[in-house]
Amino acid sequence: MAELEPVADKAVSYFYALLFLHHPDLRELFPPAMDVQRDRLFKALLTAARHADDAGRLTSYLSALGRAHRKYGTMAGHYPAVGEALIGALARHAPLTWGEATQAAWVRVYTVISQIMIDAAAEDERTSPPWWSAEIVGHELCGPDAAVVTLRPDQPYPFLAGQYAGVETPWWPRVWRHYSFSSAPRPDGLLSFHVKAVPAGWVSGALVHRARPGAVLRLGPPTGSMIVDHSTDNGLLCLGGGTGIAPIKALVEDVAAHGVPRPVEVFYGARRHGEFHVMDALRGLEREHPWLSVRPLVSDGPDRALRGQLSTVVRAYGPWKDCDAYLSGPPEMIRSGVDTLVGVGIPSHRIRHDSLHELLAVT
Ligand SMILES: NC(=O)C1=CN([C@@H]2O[C@H](COP(=O)(O)OP(=O)(O)OC[C@H]3O[C@@H](n4cnc5c(N)ncnc54)[C@H](O)[C@@H]3O)[C@@H](O)[C@H]2O)C=CC1
Repeated sequence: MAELEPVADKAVSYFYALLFLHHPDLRELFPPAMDVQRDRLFKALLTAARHADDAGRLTSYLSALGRAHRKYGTMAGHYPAVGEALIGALARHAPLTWGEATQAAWVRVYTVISQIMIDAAAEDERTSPPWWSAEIVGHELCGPDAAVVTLRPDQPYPFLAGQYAGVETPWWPRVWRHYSFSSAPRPDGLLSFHVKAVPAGWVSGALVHRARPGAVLRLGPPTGSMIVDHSTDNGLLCLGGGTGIAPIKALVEDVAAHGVPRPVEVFYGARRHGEFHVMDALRGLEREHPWLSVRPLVSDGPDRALRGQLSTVVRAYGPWKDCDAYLSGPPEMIRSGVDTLVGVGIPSHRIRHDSLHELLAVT
């Protein structure tokens, strides 16, 4: 991997060239533009390699990946073709380390990787569809570039507050992006996402500016482990930046629904005062539940609310060391937030956030 990393782009391009040359029928499973896809493949390989000696984590990572691939139309029979192209690309782009033994090791590793993914997909097939169709039943603009999109899935969609899902729109077929649910599961079965249109973001732009009630999206299975641990009554420290507040609001609703009061402190960062899109909902929850406290933080420009970057401000409060911590927002906020929280004494196994690799592909 060390030899490949500096030439990852070339190796991944070569991998797809080999794959589509020998199996042109597989091209239609992939999006028209391959930029994000290319990045994802290498990140997935890196993650698998990093956990190679930790069978538990490797299996749970690859099983989730195998289940998630069902929505792309991936079949067990596709894996050998991918394996051949992968070995071909590695052999060409890691000439210094490549040899008979390395090749044998990679064949062995790829066989294990693909078998775990195939088995998880087969197991999942017994209980879940590969994707859910979901009709847009509500579309509310909040500001010039953000919207709350409410969906009615065509069949029950079991998920937990704090999770996210892949979303495909009719406007960009085969382009999937991840969004966190902005509410805990509701009795009426509706789901909602809080989406911000980011520059050059195909899916987010379409969801904010083109989507209207009546349009039908596809949803992948619920994913993510940023969920409330109901086995303890530890307090919760939640940091939400921008639209990253969506799953935090869902977590608060989950604590409220569970009915066991425990302190929940939410720090909600936005660049400007007008960008606190879910503040009304959080203030409503705060009025109902004395265990909840929400602090807005404006990071840019003059304002009367608390100012500054989330992680810096959090340090000024506390103590937090006995809390379970949840972070959701821009990857940089998560990185610096984790450092801060570890610094104030919260053990890292009690700090939860979504995978930064997945977040970086949220456009
Ligand atoms: N599950 C998750 O973790 C979710 C993450 N997101 C991510 O959240 C981001 C939301 O984008 P916007 O609304 O445009 O947010 P933004 O870029 O406007 O930032 C919102 C706030 O986050 C904090 N922040 C930003 N950069 C920071 C840094 N370097 N260090 C410390 N704090 C920082 C500041 O308080 C800022 O006001 C996207 O990157 C999206 O991918 C969105 C939804 C769910």
